[in-house]
Amino acid sequence: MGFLGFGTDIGIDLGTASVLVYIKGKGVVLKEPSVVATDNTKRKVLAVGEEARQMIGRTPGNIIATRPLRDGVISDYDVTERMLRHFIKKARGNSVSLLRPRVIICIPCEATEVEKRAVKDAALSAGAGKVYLIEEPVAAAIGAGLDISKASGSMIVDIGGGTTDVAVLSLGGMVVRSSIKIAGDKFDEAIIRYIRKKHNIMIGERTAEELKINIGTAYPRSEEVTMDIRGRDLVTGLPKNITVSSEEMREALEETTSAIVDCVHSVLEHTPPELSADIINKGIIMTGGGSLLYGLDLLIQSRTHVTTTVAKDSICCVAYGTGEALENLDKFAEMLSLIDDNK
Ligand SMILES: Nc1ncnc2c1ncn2[C@@H]1O[C@H](COP(=O)(O)OP(=O)(O)OP(=O)(O)O)[C@@H](O)[C@H]1O
Repeated sequence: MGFLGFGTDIGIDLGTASVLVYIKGKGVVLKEPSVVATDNTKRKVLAVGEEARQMIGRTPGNIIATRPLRDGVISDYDVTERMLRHFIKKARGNSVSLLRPRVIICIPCEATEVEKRAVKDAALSAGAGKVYLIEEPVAAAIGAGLDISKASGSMIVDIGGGTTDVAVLSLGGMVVRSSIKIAGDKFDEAIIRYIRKKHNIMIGERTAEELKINIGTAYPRSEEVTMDIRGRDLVTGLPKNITVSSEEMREALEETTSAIVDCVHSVLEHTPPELSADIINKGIIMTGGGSLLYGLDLLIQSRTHVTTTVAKDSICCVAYGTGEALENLDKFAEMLSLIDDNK
């Protein structure tokens, strides 16, 4: 069956940290933080995406900038729906079609039925016609260019903002998988805790993320790098500048990065031997923004003894994979779950 939406079909990577929207025939048309600013007194949405992100930690009492998805799942249904509606509308621009678009949404691999339903309902009320769900590791693998339709094992470690999904795929399905709620956000929280404990300085989420991206380290660097940051001195209550080193970041992140390695390890332990052999040949592929943390690939490689590489354009792999599934719905039908009781 052909597409009825005439180019309006949409793929969405609904992430904890960012939302990427893919339009059939056009590619990724939108990539914005999953943040919504609302006026609490009037229950009104003031800004969505990048504009709202700028407001985090800087809002007066009545305005709150929230991330409606936490730990990879919808924590605020109402706000998620409004955010989806905003992004779908923005991505479609002026394209006029009376037909409601078919939408493929990517969800974490261990999402519960309740969570799946919440995502589906949000998309439907945001204007979708039919909603298909694709599991994140499957989309990530397709987006990273792996041919998962063959009888050969591939391992994907997708580290996003809220969740790390680890899966071994073969013949289009997941043979072994595990998902933990430890990813980019937990790295930031660990940095905040470390700086507070070690330097007696309170820093915000954005500063912590900047530290992580600029000098964050999971594996010793050959040359140490440093960064100057500003926070609030917990003793005097005044702003204070300090210099933080990459080695301090490694210490701060040790526990969280180890949890990810343990997860990879346990999936490998539960992998049937034939597929393990394939993985040793092909190596482990990392996707998602969290995989860009310096040295995380080296840490996984050193602990598992399996070659580990970060996929090209790792932040976009899930969106690309979702897009590819959208372009070839027939081919990928078996890997998608169609929510078939659409109203
Ligand atoms: N260069 C970088 N180094 C380290 N971390 C990074 C880098 N760039 C982005 N990140 C982190 O990647 C995370 C976002 O990744 P991504 O966009 O893949 O997540 P998501 O798909 O929104 O989340 P999830 O899959 O958990 O729902 C954030 O925590 C962000 O801070």
